[in-house]
Amino acid sequence: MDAYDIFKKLTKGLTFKKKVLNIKNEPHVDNIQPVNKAEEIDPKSEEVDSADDELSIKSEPEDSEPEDNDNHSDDDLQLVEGVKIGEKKRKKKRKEVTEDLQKKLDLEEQNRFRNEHGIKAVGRHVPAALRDFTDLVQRYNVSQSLVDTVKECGYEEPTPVQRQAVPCMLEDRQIYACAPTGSGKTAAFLIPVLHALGAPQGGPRALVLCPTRELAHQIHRELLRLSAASELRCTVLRNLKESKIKERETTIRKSDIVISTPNRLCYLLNQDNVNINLSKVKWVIIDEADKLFEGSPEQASDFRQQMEQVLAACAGRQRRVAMFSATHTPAVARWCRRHMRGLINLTVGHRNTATNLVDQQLMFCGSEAGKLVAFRQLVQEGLKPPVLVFVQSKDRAKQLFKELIYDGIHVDVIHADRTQAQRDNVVRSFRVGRIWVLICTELMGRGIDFRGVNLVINYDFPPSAISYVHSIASVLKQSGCEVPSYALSLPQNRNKRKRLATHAPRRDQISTVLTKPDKKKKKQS
Ligand SMILES: Nc1ncnc2c1ncn2[C@@H]1O[C@H](COP(=O)(O)OP(=O)(O)OP(=O)(O)O)[C@@H](O)[C@H]1O
Repeated sequence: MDAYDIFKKLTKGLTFKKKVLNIKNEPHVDNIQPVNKAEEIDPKSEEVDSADDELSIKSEPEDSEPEDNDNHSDDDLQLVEGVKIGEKKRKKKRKEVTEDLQKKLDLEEQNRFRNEHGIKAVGRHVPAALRDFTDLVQRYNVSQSLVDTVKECGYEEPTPVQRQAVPCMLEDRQIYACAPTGSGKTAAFLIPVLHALGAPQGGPRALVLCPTRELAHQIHRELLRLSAASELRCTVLRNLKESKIKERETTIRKSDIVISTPNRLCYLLNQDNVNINLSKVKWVIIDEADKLFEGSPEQASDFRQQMEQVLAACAGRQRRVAMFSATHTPAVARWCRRHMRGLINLTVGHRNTATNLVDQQLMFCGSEAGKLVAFRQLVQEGLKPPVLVFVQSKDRAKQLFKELIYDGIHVDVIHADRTQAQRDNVVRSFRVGRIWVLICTELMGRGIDFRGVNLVINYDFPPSAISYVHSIASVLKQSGCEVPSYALSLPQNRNKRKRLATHAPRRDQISTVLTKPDKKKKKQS
């Protein structure tokens, strides 16, 4: 019996740990780097020492083989599995890198597309801009009939504000969108609202608030066109005579979309005998938001209170707000930040710049009286109607009208003191060309879609423009117009600028009847 047989007898029924067996059987043990304990083993020392350390004694059936094949196959499996895990990880990592790269490329492409269309969007996870109206069907399941109606309105391509505002609203994101006058803001909010409401349910689910009745009617006209294929009921909140209140209440209770000025809506909500449920309202749209927030501090604060009341009434969880405006104002931006979660700010073109499709000129008139002289001169040189003239207040609108009525030009005026029927009549006559020159206050005329107007005269420089005359000059410059040097050399007075931003300047009367010059007023004109 040799040493091997003795060892075999002694160790009968015992098994060696796999690692030890491996080491023993492994001719190049010292080359195995990653094996933990193997690194500590002195290859010159006797295997038995190592075996002592590594032996695990467990009882085995008598006939068991000292080398357990199963153990080997386990080892292999582990090895194979190890490789598999590594590969999986690598594949996952590779996939992640590819996805990241694709995301970055997509984002870059989206930004390039936005830049191309003058769109700036700031906010978290801004949805991609629309390439085409047909995108709406694929991306948002918008009904084909709505898309067809949009096309039937003659809208082949979305305008820039529509490209970005529509997908945002379709993803239920609250937005503050600023885009120039005439850039298609109305359809930008009506398309997603029409999609969101779907079929009629009875009871308001969307509110559109805007500063004037004229604008409300204009939005309504656009809404009727775009909702031609739907059964939704839309209404403009009309005058609220005592005798009509109950009738209005009934109409609103049956309507899906209500368009109103904030004043009227709040007046109706505040009536004791009126019960209107706005809890199902999904969208509150504020059009011409800048106009609603500006004005005297009292007006602005009235509007804020009205907004609070409206939002409190539209208390449903799903309620969203979208603001649309031609200019970007800090007051609106602040309100949005405070009241609109997950806000996306959209700007089309440069903020507060004039459109470069319009030629603009500054005309230096010297004094208040000089403006009338300059105006008459323009008429003598031959005005090409239709002409819109903006003045600062209804009193000044009346004064200018009184001056021009006998000048042989077909002129009329709209201001808050005229009845609704009178205003509608005047706007209609202006549209069909019976009136050549229409005088209006900025608030009245703002937002009304007067197509084909040939000339707009800002008879009274808008107060906000006076206060920022330097920026106005740069606005003109940016839109490629000539800027007279005096406009650039006007002194900047911070206090005056601040005051003018909230208070319209006092001006002399518009009149050719001579009055005593008032030094203080003259300075301001
Ligand atoms: N995608 C479009 N393609 C062609 N025309 C359009 C498109 N969208 C809107 N319009 C038309 O452009 C005109 C101006 O649109 P809209 O009155 O909505 O502009 P707006 O941005 O609201 O202007 P404002 O600031 O004066 O209210 C309208 O006559 C409207 O029918």
